[in-house]
Amino acid sequence: MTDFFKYQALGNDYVVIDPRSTGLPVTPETVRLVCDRHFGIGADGVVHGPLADPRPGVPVPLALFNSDGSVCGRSGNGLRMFALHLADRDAGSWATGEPFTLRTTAGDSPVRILDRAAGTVQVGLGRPVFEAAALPLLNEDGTPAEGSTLSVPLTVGEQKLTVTALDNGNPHTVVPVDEPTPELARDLGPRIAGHARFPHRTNVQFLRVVSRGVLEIEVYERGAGYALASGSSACAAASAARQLGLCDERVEVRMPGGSVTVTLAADGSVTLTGEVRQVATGDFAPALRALLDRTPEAAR
Ligand SMILES: N[C@H](CCC[C@H](N)C(=O)O)C(=O)O
Repeated sequence: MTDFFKYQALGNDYVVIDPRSTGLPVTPETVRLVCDRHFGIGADGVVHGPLADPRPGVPVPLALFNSDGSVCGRSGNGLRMFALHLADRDAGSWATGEPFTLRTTAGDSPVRILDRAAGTVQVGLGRPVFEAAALPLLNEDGTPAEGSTLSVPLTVGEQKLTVTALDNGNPHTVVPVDEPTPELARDLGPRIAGHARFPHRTNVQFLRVVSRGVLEIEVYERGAGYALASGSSACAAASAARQLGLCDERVEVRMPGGSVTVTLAADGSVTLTGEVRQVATGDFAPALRALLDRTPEAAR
C-alpha cells in the first residue's frame, strides 16, 4: 500500500491520494495538513482519485483540492499529473498514448500522454466563457453583473485596472501589465483573488504579451497562493490574449517554472501541452497518519 504519489508540473506540485492504495479520509482538513510545507508533505493541492474503478472508454472521476482545502473544478496541471499517475499505476489504455477522459465537478476533460518518457501530457479544457454570470462577477454595488467580461474596470485599493475575466472550469482574472513580477503577483494577486466582486474568489494572472506567439505570466492562485506555474492560468491568459486579438492560435506561455504550449482552436476550445514529472511516492509516518486520521471530518 502507498499513501501518496507526488507529482509536479513546472513547479506546480500536487499530491495524489489514490483510494486503491490508501484509506486516508480526504477532507479539507486532511488536504491542508498534507499540503503544509512544514508539517506535511507540501504541495499546491491534492488530487483524490480514481473515485471509481478506471475502465477503458469510461470517464475516470476524481476530485481536486487547493492547498487551503477548497475544492476546485479543474486544474490543467492536476489533471495531467493524474493522467500520468494512472499510466504509472496501470498498464491500461492510459499508457498507450490513446486519448481518455477525466471527470471533475467542472465536467469532462480529455487527456493524452504524448511522450511517457519525457512526461509530455496534454489536456483539453474546453471553451472558456467570458460572461459575468459564469464567474460569477458582481457590480461595485454588489448586484450581479451581466454581459461580457472581456474588458472589466476593477478598482483595487487606489488602483484602477482593466481586466479580462473568464471561466474555464475555474474562474480567472487576467491583468495585462508591462512587467509581471513575483512581487506584483504576491502583492496585488491576493487583493484581486479575494475581491468582493468575485464571490467565489478568482485565480489571477499578470500578463505580458512578448509577441503573437509568446506570452509571459505570473500567477496568484485562488486557494493556493503564488504559483511557479498553473495550467488553467496559462490557458486563461492565452484565451484572453486571443479574444483581445493579441496572440495567434498557438502560443508558448512562459511562467517562472517553465513554459507550456496552449492551442486555441477556431471553435474556442483550448488545449494545454507540457511536462509533468513524478517527484516521490511514499507513506505517511505514523505520527502524521494519526493526525490525519484524527481531523474533525475523519473523526465523524
Ligand atoms: N487554484 C485553482 C485550481 C488549480 C489550478 C492550477 N493548479 C492549474 O494547474 O490549473 C482554483 O481554485 O480554481
